[in-house]
Amino acid sequence: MSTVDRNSVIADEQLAVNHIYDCVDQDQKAVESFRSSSLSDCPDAGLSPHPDLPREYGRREGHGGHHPLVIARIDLLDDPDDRLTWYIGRATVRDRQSDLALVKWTSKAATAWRLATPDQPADVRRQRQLRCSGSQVLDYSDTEIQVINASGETVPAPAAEDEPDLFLLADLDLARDGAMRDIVETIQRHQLRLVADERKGVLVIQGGPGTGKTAVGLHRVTWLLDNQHFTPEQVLVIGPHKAFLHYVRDVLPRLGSRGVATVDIAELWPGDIRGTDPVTARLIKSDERMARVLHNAVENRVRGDLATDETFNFRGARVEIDKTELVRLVEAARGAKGSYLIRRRRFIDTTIDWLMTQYTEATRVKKTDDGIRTQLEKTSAVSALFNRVWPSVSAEQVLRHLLADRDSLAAAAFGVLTLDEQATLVRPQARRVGDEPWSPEDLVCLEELRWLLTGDNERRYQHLVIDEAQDLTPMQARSLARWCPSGSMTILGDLAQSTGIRQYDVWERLADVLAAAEGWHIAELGVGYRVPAEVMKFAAMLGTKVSPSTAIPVSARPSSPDALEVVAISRQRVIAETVSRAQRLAMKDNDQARSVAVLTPSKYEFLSELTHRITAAQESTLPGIGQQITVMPAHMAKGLEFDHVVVMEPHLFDESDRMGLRRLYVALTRCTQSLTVLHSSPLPAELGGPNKKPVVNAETAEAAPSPALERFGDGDGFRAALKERTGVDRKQAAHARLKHMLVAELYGNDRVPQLDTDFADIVCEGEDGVGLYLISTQLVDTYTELRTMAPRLLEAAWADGREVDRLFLVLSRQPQDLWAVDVIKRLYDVATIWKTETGWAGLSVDTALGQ
Ligand SMILES: Nc1ncnc2c1ncn2[C@@H]1O[C@H](COP(=O)(O)OP(=O)(O)OP(=O)(O)O)[C@@H](O)[C@H]1O
Repeated sequence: MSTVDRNSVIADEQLAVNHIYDCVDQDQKAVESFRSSSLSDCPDAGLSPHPDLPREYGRREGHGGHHPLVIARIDLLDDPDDRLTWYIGRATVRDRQSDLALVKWTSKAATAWRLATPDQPADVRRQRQLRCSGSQVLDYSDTEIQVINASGETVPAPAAEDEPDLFLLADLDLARDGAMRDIVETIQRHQLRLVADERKGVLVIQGGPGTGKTAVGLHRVTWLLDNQHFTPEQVLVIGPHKAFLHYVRDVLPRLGSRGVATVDIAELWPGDIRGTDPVTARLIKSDERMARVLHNAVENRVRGDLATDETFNFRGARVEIDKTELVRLVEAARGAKGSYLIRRRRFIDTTIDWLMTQYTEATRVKKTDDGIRTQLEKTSAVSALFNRVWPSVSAEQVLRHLLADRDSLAAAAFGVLTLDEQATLVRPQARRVGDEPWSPEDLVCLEELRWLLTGDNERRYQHLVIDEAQDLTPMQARSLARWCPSGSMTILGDLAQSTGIRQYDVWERLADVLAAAEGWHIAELGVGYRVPAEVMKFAAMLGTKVSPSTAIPVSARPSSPDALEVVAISRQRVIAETVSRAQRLAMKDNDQARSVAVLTPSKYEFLSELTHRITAAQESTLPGIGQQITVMPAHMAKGLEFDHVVVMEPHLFDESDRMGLRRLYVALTRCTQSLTVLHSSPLPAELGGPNKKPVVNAETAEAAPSPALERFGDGDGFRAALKERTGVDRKQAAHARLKHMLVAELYGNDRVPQLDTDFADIVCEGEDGVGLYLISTQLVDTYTELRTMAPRLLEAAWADGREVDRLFLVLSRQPQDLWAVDVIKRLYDVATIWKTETGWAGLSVDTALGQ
C-alpha cells in the first residue's frame, strides 16, 4: 500500500477515534453538569460514566499524555447487529443513542475477535491493530483473517509471512521505570487465550523468565472480574515479596480493576517471626508429612488412658461415672466428625448428659435446665476431669510442646518421620508461649493446627492468583487450598526459577495439593518478552541444568550485539569496576531514563560497601539522572525487571546447591536491554567456565547416532539393544523436559502414567486401553525421518510384551512434512503428537493426553 493510502487510512481511523473521545467527553460533561446542579453533598459513587477507565486513558492529547483509549478495530463478515466494524479499547463507551462506540477488551466478543485466526475465523474479516499516542492515531497494522476469492467465496486468508510485530517490539523497547505496565495493546494470542481461559479448577501457567506470566495473571484477574466470574473481594493476588507488589501495584487499577487485595506471601500467615530454623528442620516442617505429625499431635492430646472412676458431689447429691463409661464417651467423641474442639464439646456434652441422668435419679428432680448443666460442667472436679482427658489447647501450646518434648514428638511422628528427622525438630522450650522463637515454617504449622483445633479457616476466597508459585512449600499449599475451597486458582511460575526451600521437577506435587474437585491443568508460555536473545542464550545451559523439565523461552526481541558483556576482573577491582559500569549504564541512553540494577550473590560480604559507594557516586556524578541504580541480592529481584543489569561474582552463587544456581539464573534473566557479568573467579561451567564435569551440549548430543542394531543372536539380544538405545535417548535434558510436560498433562487428566519402562518412555493405561509413548527430541521433520522413527514404537511394543492398544510418537515440535503424519498412522498405526507454544497438537492428541 502506498504512503498516500496509508495516510488516508490513518486519517479515517483518526476520525473514528475522535468520535469515541467525543462520546467520552459528552458523558463527562453530562456527569459534571449533573453534579453542579445537585446538592453539594451529593455522593460521587456511581456517577462516573466510565468507572473502569482510569483518567489518563480517557483524556485527549495535551491532557492525558500518550496512554491510548482505543487499541484495535475489527471488521466482520457478518454480524447479527448488522454492524461490520467495531472498535476495541480499554473501556466500554456508548454514543448519544446508547449504541456501543467502543467495546472493552475484556468483553467476550472482543476476546473472540482478537483470538480469531484464519483457521478459526469467528466471522472476523480483518484485525487492525491501532498504534495511538493518547487520542492521536500514529499507525496501524492489519491481519487478514478471511478473504473473498476470485469466485466470490469467503476463504481463510493465506498464512502471513512470519514478520516481527513492530508494535510489540516498540513496546518492549520502552524504558522500564520500576513499575509494571499493562499489555492490553500488544497482548499476544497465546497470552490472551490464557487470560480468558474459563476452565474450572487450577490453571498452572508455566513459563520461563519474561514470558509474561505475571502480566497474564493480572490481566486474567480483570478479565474474570469484568465477566462476572468473581467480585474484587473474592480474589486475592499473592506475590513473592514487597518489592514485587510495589512493582505491579499500578497494573490492576490501570486495567480498571480496583478493590482486589494483593499480599506478600511472607505476610499471609499471621504471627511474629522471631526465629529461623536450620535448613534440615525447615525441609521437614514444610513437608506434607508434617500435616500428619500435627494431626497426630492434636489427637494425642486426648487422653482416654487418664480416665478413672469418678465420683462428684453436686448440689448435695453424689454422681458417679465409671472408667468404662468414660472411655466409651471419649471414644465416641473421638470417632465423630469435626475439629478437635468441636469433638471436645461433644465429649463434654455427652458426659454431662450422663452425669445429669445420675443426678436426676439420685435427687428425683424431674426437670433440669441449662443453668444446672453449666453449673455441673464448671464444678472444679468435673472441669478438671475434662481438662485432663480432653484438654482445651491452643495451636501455640500444641506446637511448643511437640517441638520440645521428645516423647510427644516420637508419638506423633511414629511411622511418619525417621528418628533422625525427629531429632532435627527438637528444640528447647522458651520460658513462655509468647517467647517461642517461631520461624516462618512454624507460622504455617500454627495455621494448620488452628484449623485442626477449630475447623475454621481464617480467610476465604473464591479465586487465588499466586505468582512465583514454584516457591510454595507443600504445607503452604495446603493452607492456601483451605482458604480457597472452590479450587479456582491461577498459578504462575517457573520451576527453573524455584529458589524456595522445596524444589520441584514437575508441577503435579504442588498442583495436586492446591486443586479441589475440579482438578488442575497446565499451560506453558514459551516466548520471552523481556530478555534479549543473546542473554537468554548465555543463561540457557544454566536454566536447563537447574530444571531439565522446563523449556528455555525463545526471545521475541531482536538480536543486539551490545546485549551481553562478560568481564573477568581482579578481585581487588570488582567493586570499583561495578560502580563505574553501573554509572556508565545509567547515563548510557541519556534521553531515556533507563533503570539499572546491580545484583549480588545472596550473602555478599561487600553488599553494604557497594551500596554505599554507588549511592555516593550517584550523588556526586549523576545529579540529573532521575533513575536510581538499585543494588540488591539477586533473590530480591525475583519477578522484577530492569533495563540494564550487572551481575556480580557468579561463582559466589553457591554452585554446590541447586538453589544457588537457580538464584543465579533469576539474576541473569532480569534485564530488558543489557547484561554485564563481572567475575573475579572462573565462571560456573554452565556459563562457559571450565568444565568440572563434561558438559553435554543438548543440541549436538541429541543428534548423536544410536547404537547399531543390526545383528542379534536372539530376541533377548535385540531387546537388550533396544533397552540400551532407549536409555541413551533419555540422557538428553530436552528429552526429560518433554517427557515431564507430557506426564504433567496425563496426571492433570487423572491418568497415572508409568515412566521409563525398559523400552518405552511412558506407558499409560486408561479405560480406553494401554498407550505406549516414545519421545524423540531429534529433528523429525520429513516423511523419511518419521518413517525411520515409527517402527521403533512397534519394536518397543513387541519387546514390552504387553497388549498395547495405541502407539504415540512424541516430538518437540511439529514435523515439517505435516502430511506425512497421516501416512505414518496408516502405515504403522503410530499417532504422532508434538509440543506447541501453548500445549500439544497432532493426531489423536486428545487420546494421547488422556482427555
Ligand atoms: N504481549 C506483550 N506485550 C508487551 N510486553 C509484554 C508482553 N508480554 C510480556 N511483556 C513484557 O515482558 C516483561 C516480562 O513480563 P512478566 O514480568 O509478566 O514475565 P514473567 O514471566 O512473570 O517473568 P519472570 O518469571 O521472570 O518473573 C514485562 O515487561 C511485560 O510487560
